[in-house]
Amino acid sequence: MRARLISIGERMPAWVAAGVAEYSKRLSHDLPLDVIEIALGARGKGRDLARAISDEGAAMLAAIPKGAHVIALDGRGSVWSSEHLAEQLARWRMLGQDLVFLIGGPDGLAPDALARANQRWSLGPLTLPHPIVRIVLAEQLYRAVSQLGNHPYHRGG
Ligand SMILES: C[S@@+](CC[C@H](N)C(=O)[O-])C[C@H]1O[C@@H](n2cnc3c(N)ncnc32)[C@H](O)[C@@H]1O
Repeated sequence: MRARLISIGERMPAWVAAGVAEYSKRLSHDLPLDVIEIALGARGKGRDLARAISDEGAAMLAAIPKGAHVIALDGRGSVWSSEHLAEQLARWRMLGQDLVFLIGGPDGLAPDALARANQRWSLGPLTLPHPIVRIVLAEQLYRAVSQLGNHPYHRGG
């Protein structure tokens, strides 16, 4: 099983790229993680914001491999503890489908992208900037993989 992180916004600051790369490297054996960056839809004076969001959604949908199990990162989704995430990961492994995680841009995920999601996952009530969500997601996946493999990285809260 592979995982793909599809996120709005290109050319992240070096510290974001380094954080995601660190956890991707640690995940490479158990859950290889590809990162796909989608260009931010054009915003600004005279631009239609709904159009920008729907363009982002269309590009996201095009980047989802056929048959993937899709999880949208969404503040209105279900909140999972790290232990619950490890249980989710064990269930996802049983599905035998590749995983796709969607992270929206400054205006959130497009309705079409949310509609494609099989599950919605909230990291809690705080609204987090999307670059930080990338790092938290990669770290929590590594924590879940470690927990399932009885690796000492996860010691519980
Ligand atoms: C700056 S937030 C967008 C906020 C937007 N106003 C909204 O209501 O979705 C950018 C993206 O980061 C992710 N995100 C931010 N905070 C989150 C949280 N607490 N839980 C899950 N995902 C979150 C979501 O994918 C969101 O689309």
